[in-house]
Amino acid sequence: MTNFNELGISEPIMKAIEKMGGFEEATPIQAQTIPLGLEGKDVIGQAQTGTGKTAAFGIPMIEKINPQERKIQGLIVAPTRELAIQVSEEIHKIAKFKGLRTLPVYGGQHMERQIKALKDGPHIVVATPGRLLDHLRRRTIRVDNVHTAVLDEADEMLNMGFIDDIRDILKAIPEDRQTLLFSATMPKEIRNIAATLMKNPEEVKVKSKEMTVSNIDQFFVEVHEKQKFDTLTNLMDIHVPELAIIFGRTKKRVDELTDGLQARGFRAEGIHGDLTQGKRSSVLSQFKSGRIEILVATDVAARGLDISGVTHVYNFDIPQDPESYVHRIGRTGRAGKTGEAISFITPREIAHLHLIEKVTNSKIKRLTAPSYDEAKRGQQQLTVDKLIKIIEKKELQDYRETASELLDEYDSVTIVSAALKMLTKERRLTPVTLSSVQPVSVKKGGNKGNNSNFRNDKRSGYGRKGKQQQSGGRNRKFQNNRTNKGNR
Ligand SMILES: Nc1ncnc2c1ncn2[C@@H]1O[C@H](COP(=O)(O)OP(=O)(O)OP(=O)(O)O)[C@@H](O)[C@H]1O
Ligand SMILES: [Mg+2]
Repeated sequence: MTNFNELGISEPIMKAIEKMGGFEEATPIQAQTIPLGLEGKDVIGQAQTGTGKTAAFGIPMIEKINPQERKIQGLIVAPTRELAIQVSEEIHKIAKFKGLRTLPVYGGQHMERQIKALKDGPHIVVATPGRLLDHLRRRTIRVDNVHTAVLDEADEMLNMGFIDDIRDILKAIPEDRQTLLFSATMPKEIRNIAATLMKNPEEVKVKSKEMTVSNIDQFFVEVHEKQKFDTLTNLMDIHVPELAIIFGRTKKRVDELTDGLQARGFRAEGIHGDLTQGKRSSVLSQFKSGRIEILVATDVAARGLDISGVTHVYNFDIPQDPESYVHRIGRTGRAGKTGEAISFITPREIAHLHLIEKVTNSKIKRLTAPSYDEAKRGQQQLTVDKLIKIIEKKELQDYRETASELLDEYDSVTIVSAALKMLTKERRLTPVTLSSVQPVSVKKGGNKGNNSNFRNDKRSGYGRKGKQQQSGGRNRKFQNNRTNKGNR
């Protein structure tokens, strides 16, 4: 265990960390990489989801920034808009007492407003690659004073979809910069690419048996495609998540699932790359505040998002890549909390499930699909719990007389049943049919059909539709790479 005050952190940042609540000691990735970062070393940092990588790269970057110099000195690149906003907020909190300005810069925001904010002289910019490149080309951003560059979700940023953009971005930054790359996953071939962009990087990998966090209980349900939706709602009636994220493979899938869940009375909203930024932001803030209980998402929400209260992650469709599985389920079980991840596997996808287990070195336990009757019991149990709470409060004096009168007329089981029925939110059984999808499979030499669907959706999920079309060829190459890797 390492205390933050053993890491050579300055007073204003220590003060901020103390105020952040729950930061009693440094996590292993923080303890191991902050000193290296402070020494000015290039670092590739890999540690499980939810273990505080943001502060691990944020603290050394903030330490190096001169508040008097109103120029961009630190640049963080993240793959999605929501993540850029979140990282910017976390950095802002850590840098507060040093008086630094942090600005998120991402697609879907008014260009003019962004240009104005950039002119205000932020010290740190957290950007998505596409919008950052736009600014670089228009010369509305200056990165020639950047001394620290970070790629958050580095393996994703150095993947086929983003690598060219990242190379262009890094080329614009002075070569004597410090470069920090962080992610929960770092496939070997990506690490090799990473090394070409850095100077003698120190590789820090927080050792653990599994790639996934041990406080996430992992399950799978074997279920036919057509039964998936009913199984999902039955499971949720039993699990009663505080907040849940459901991942679907495509945007269309997310839309259909959201409609279906709403039809059955769940407070659900969808998020994917075809929605306006206004809608994306409002859905996410409603989810964070608990106004909606279920977020249905494409992989646009798979990486980095830190939302407290997410108790369950459902992979309605199993992801193609084991890495994607790791990031998706990592939206729960963060900062020491527990969580559950449940993946739906059609009979033809069992081999793919075993591949994920093997690559991530984790055990995914079988769960039997519950029946509708079991789901009903789950809902009633909720009501029973509420009733018991009221009984234990012992404030029933005002009701006793009426209760005895009722008991003269009806038997007690009938009366309690009626009370339970009145208090139970009975699930609407609206029939829901989703468009059919192909199963994910592990095949030699590529998996073009559904994987390209998945990838394209994911790319546009990042809000760069224009480029998506141009990069079709590269995407195909990418799939082959990935599938071959999967067979290793
Ligand atoms: N030392 C610490 N003690 C307690 N909580 C911490 C500590 N460091 C970070 N946290 C909190 O833990 C949560 C997860 O941190 P963060 O989002 O940086 O994880 P991550 O490793 O980047 O995860 P991912 O791989 O999913 O991006 C955040 O809410 C953060 O504020
Ligand atoms: Mg992160």
